[in-house]
Amino acid sequence: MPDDHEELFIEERKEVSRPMFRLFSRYGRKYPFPVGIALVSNLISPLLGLAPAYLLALAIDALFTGERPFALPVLPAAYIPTSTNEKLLFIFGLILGAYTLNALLTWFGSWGWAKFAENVQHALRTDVYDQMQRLGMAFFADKQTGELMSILTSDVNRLEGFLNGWVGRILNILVQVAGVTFVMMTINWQLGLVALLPAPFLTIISYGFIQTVRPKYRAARGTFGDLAARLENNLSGIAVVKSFTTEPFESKRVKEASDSHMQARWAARRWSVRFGPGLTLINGAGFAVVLLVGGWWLLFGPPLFFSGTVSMGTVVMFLQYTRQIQGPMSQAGILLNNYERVKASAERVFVLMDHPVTIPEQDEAIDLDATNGHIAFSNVSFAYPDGEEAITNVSFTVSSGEMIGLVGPTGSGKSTLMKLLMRLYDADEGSIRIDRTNIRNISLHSLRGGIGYVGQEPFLFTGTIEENIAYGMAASESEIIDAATRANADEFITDLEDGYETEVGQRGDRLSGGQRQRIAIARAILKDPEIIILDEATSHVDNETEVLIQQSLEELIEDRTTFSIAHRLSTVRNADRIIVLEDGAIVEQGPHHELLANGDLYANLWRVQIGEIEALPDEFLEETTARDRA
Ligand SMILES: Nc1ncnc2c1ncn2[C@@H]1O[C@H](COP(=O)(O)OP(=O)(O)OP(=O)(O)O)[C@@H](O)[C@H]1O
Repeated sequence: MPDDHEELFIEERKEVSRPMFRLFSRYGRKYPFPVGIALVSNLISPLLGLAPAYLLALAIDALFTGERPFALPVLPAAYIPTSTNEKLLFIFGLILGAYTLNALLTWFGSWGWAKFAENVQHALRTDVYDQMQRLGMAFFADKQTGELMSILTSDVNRLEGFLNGWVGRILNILVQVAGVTFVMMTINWQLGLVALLPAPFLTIISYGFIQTVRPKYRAARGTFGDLAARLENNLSGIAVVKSFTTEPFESKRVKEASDSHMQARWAARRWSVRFGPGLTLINGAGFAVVLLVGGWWLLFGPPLFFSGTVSMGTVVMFLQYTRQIQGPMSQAGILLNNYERVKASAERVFVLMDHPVTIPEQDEAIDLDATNGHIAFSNVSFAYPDGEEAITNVSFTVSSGEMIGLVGPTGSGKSTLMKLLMRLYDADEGSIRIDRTNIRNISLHSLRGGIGYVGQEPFLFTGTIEENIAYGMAASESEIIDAATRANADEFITDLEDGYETEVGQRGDRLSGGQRQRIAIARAILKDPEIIILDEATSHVDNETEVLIQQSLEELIEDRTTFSIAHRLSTVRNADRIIVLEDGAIVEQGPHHELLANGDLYANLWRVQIGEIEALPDEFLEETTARDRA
């Protein structure tokens, strides 16, 4: 199981109180039947496990050596047979019965925990995922996809493992050790102490062992990562290696990485190879000491400071119990150690569950059935969490159906402005209104449903082209084809061998950037929103494809209020109005020809695009250089 995300939420985890209790109280009560069955089985089964050794002792003392009468606690004498052969058969029946019942209980116990754990795993995974989806973009901005994935996979799996194995095993061990201790202390506390002596050491040693080797194995995984990265890098760049004849240099680097990995693994391995024999030695010594003390006692009377009498059956029973608790006691150390990791997993899960939803939806939020696309920004300011102000006091209004070009140097806040409109972030000050309703009072579903977004890198989900166009919408085949046709995509789709059934992956395998973009446009056409945001929608395609995309975009934006973010000013030249941003504030706005005539920032940006670098004023070049440095 990967440990890479162990550092995730390390600070926030401290705020989570009693995660294991919460895990059980939240999910345990949802599945009372399997949990109840498992608990009852775990309590009874280890007690039944005590019976065979006890009955064996009875057989030895009452039947073989005749040291004591044939009697069993709780069982009335009337039930006990009288003849010796019947007594032997009786013991045989009881032992067989105990094992059979124990097997049944173990089955129920395993079933109960497995059923509970599988259900909780499923519920946890879907709950955590649903919660993640509700979190604002700020949450995702500083996290790696892999880290979040690891919570949904590693942490959830670890909790499943805990519920499935840990609780049952710990209960089993506790009851078994308590039962063995009770029986031995009642029958002969002195020999009992001898038999129990190694038990705590087994737990301590196994606990210490895991504590010692775990960081060593983690380090070994780290060095393996380095080695794998080096190998992957060298094989991908093999052409460069050959052309620079750096084979000896690379061989040396691979050897060094492999050597570090070997050393790191050996540091862990040498502990592992000692652990098993160490435990065997303690177990064996414990067993031998019980035999020595018990045997001496039987043959020559109580040794050393011991007193009283002991029967042969008792010695055999204690030897049996010594063996019986050795395994569980050494397991206990490992289980206790695992608890810390499981708790960390539960904490990470609850950090996520407790994470405040930063884009809250008001209880009385209204649904915007169909907007007419009138938008007003009033004195809007915004800073990213831990960032400088990205938008400063921005105000403008857009009429229904208007096409607005958003331009400005890189980092001037164009995308941020649109994220605020979609409520991916909430403005810190000021208000944004659609059809005179503050977007904070509009349900997120209808707000975002009314906006179509076509970005720079169209994201296609794993599935067919058809599914990607109809993404999340119930659309008929003819509606999908119609949208694709209007997006200039139908032709290339039908040319594909599987047509609309063609499978595309996350990276849109087999489709060019321009084709993927047209699928994204078809998706937006099908969604039929009143407001469209185009975020550099043609930035990654060649000029020829751009013409095709422009045509499909015109189809998309017709009669809709549109924002088009553009670096290539030619794409917004025909906009009704161009808003020019600089450092998060509006510095100019108006149609293309007016802004050109103004001779300010837009005019300079335009000169850059048409290649009139000499005509640019010095201040503009200085500012551009300063921005580039920043
Ligand atoms: N998630 C974020 N967290 C913190 N700061 C951010 C984040 N996204 C953007 N910024 C910062 O906010 C400012 C505005 O960025 P924005 O992406 O809106 O600019 P832009 O005009 O769209 O730029 P570009 O043309 O390069 O896409 C920049 O200074 C940027 O570094």
